[in-house]
Amino acid sequence: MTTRRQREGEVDGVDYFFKTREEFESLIEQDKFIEYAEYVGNYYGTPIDYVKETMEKGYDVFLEIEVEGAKQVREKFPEALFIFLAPPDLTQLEERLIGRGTDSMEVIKHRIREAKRELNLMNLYDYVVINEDVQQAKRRVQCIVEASHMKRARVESKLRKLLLEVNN
Ligand SMILES: Nc1nc2c(ncn2[C@@H]2O[C@H](COP(=O)(O)OP(=O)(O)O)[C@@H](O)[C@H]2O)c(=O)[nH]1
Ligand SMILES: Nc1ncnc2c1ncn2[C@@H]1O[C@H](COP(=O)(O)OP(=O)(O)O)[C@@H](O)[C@H]1O
Repeated sequence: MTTRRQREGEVDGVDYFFKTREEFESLIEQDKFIEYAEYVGNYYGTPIDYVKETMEKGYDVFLEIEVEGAKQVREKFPEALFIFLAPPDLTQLEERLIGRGTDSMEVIKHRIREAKRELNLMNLYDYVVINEDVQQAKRRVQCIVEASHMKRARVESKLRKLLLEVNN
């Protein structure tokens, strides 16, 4: 959910739920977010209900969020998996943001300042994927998520019956 202006081609309810600042602040007061943060002048937040419903269906829920929000998620869900997506370098990040053609030079500068701040907070994350090539980055994220499904604690909880048999 965000108060950012909807970009051309973005679909409300798909890319984001687009809200006014008033609507967003009212949802904050009603405690409707797992996390929220202000990023480059706009609110961004993850609605609790949407995440709960998706998890109950058995899906992995991905939050593609900035660092302040990630810190809040870590407080609430320490068992979650945190992957830091890093740009190959700041020049490429700037070129990509300019190439996207959606932001003013002022906003792009602000986003680069934020990126520098976030790079200094990488130590809060479990994994880092350098985003050189999109397909390669996608494969790496998939590998990390797949491996996380095989963490001992997660597998043990599925093997309860077998482990009971072993000990009887
Ligand atoms: N905390 C938080 N950050 C978010 C959320 N959604 C998106 N963001 C982050 O906000 C930043 C800006 O997002 P956006 O304006 O869509 O830019 P884009 O990612 O460059 O297309 C990015 O770092 C997103 O990861 C959210 O629900 N919560
Ligand atoms: N690996 C990549 N190769 C080329 N362009 C990319 C790559 N990753 C992202 N981009 C482009 O860079 C721009 C900003 O990417 P995005 O991930 O939205 O950045 P941020 O979340 O830091 O604002 C977008 O236009 C996106 O298509």
